[in-house]
Amino acid sequence: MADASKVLHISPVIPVVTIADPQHAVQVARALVEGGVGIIELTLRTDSALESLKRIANEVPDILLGAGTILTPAQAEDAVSAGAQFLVSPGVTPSLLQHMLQLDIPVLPGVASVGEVMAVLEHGLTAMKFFPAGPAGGPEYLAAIGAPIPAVQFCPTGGISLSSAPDYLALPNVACVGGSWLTPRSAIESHDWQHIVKLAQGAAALRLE
Ligand SMILES: O=C(O)C(=O)C[C@H](O)[C@H](O)COP(=O)(O)O
Repeated sequence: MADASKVLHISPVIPVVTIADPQHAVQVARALVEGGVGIIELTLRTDSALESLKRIANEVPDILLGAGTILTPAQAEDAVSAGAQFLVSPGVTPSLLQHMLQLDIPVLPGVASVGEVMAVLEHGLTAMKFFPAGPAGGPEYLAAIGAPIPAVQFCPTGGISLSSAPDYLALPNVACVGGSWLTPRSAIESHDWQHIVKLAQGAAALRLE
């Protein structure tokens, strides 16, 4: 149940979305769905993120709703209570991972080293977020990890764009990528939902493994 492998195959891109005003949350989620992206990772970087999660959970049932930036067990619990259907963390600690695994929803833990990959694998999880993908080594690093550890599927995130995504998606151990480029702050603040629809369409057209 905790393994997030299925989550990685919804869309070639998981949009990593930060929303400052919960009044925008539903429209952002609907624009992503309209553009063909049926998944969202909403970061817990703003004070009102839980309210945004609740609104999307209640009003956009056709999007798979994830909570990102999970740093503590309390945040993980709050996100699940608000309606999150999967959890994403930028990195892992033994206690955070242990706690998230008890919550009975898919968990996508962040890793950036071979030792971290092995530690998460010990818990039976084969789907992981590779973060921060660009600075941590990019496609070359993931290709190298794939040789000794082919069982793990990654969602690289951090520094990826529409133009660099194909380099990652071409790898056999990359199921999808994550990125914030689908929902620019300027588009959200100016209520330019059609721009988000177009960016989502571009992302959805990337090859899905
Ligand atoms: O907030 C989190 O939990 C994160 O892990 C960070 C995000 O995934 C990256 O900030 C997205 O990276 P960009 O696409 O380069 O903007």
